[in-house]
Amino acid sequence: MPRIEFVDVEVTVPIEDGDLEILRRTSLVLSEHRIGVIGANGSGKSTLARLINSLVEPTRGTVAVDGLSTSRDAAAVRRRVGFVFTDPAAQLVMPTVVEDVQLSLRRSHSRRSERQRAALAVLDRYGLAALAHRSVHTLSGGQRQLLAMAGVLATDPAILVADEPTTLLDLGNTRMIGDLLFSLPQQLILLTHDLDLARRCDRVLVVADGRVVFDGDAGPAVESYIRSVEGIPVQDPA
Ligand SMILES: Nc1ncnc2c1ncn2[C@@H]1O[C@H](COP(=O)(O)OP(=O)(O)OP(=O)(O)O)[C@@H](O)[C@H]1O
Repeated sequence: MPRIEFVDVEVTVPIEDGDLEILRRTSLVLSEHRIGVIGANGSGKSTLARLINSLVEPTRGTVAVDGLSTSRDAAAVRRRVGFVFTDPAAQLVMPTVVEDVQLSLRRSHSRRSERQRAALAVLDRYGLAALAHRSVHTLSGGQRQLLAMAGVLATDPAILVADEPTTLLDLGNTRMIGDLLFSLPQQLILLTHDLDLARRCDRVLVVADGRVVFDGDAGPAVESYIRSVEGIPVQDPA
């Protein structure tokens, strides 16, 4: 598995009356296959995830992916790390389904005809072949999320970071996307409010108020999050 390393990472953002610390000093090594990240809205999960492919830069400290610095080697890091957003509209930019996957393949396939063939093969792999020439605007929410994920996976990243990929989906589509995520060979960093999905991870980080307050096996991590929501003090795993 890849190795993601945070060393003394802090993120602050300027606000009207000074700086706001949105990620407090964090050191972590992430090398398990499936890592869940759970926590309340605004706790800092997305900030943590966006540091992995340098969508957010650390204010202090360093983040490295297989030894590549997300600050100095951002382009190489982005080739290793695929990112799926909550709202697929953020990444579906082409008019039709097949064109959208072709856009992802522009680096790996320079010839147009090869690119189209490869894009159709990707759509076939994810059960989207029948929709190849449809406008992306006519797809259902589940189909759109599946297409966004297919576009990212088409580039064969070593790591997939998925930021609440099922939040906008109904139960059936949540299961479909969840099953896909957990069938992938890639390392998965899964931010989710779906505690059933979190329970399937090998390791879960619980984030609260800009820090990782629990880091361990999925069952105890989910329990600690539920207890914190219910107002019972979070217990340290150690
Ligand atoms: N560029 C920014 N400027 C000011 N505040 C920011 C900025 N980016 C994030 N924040 C704040 O930092 C906090 C953490 O945000 P983040 O998006 O990481 O939370 P999250 O846990 O992913 O939340 P959600 O579950 O709602 O997506 C929030 O209070 C957010 O408003």
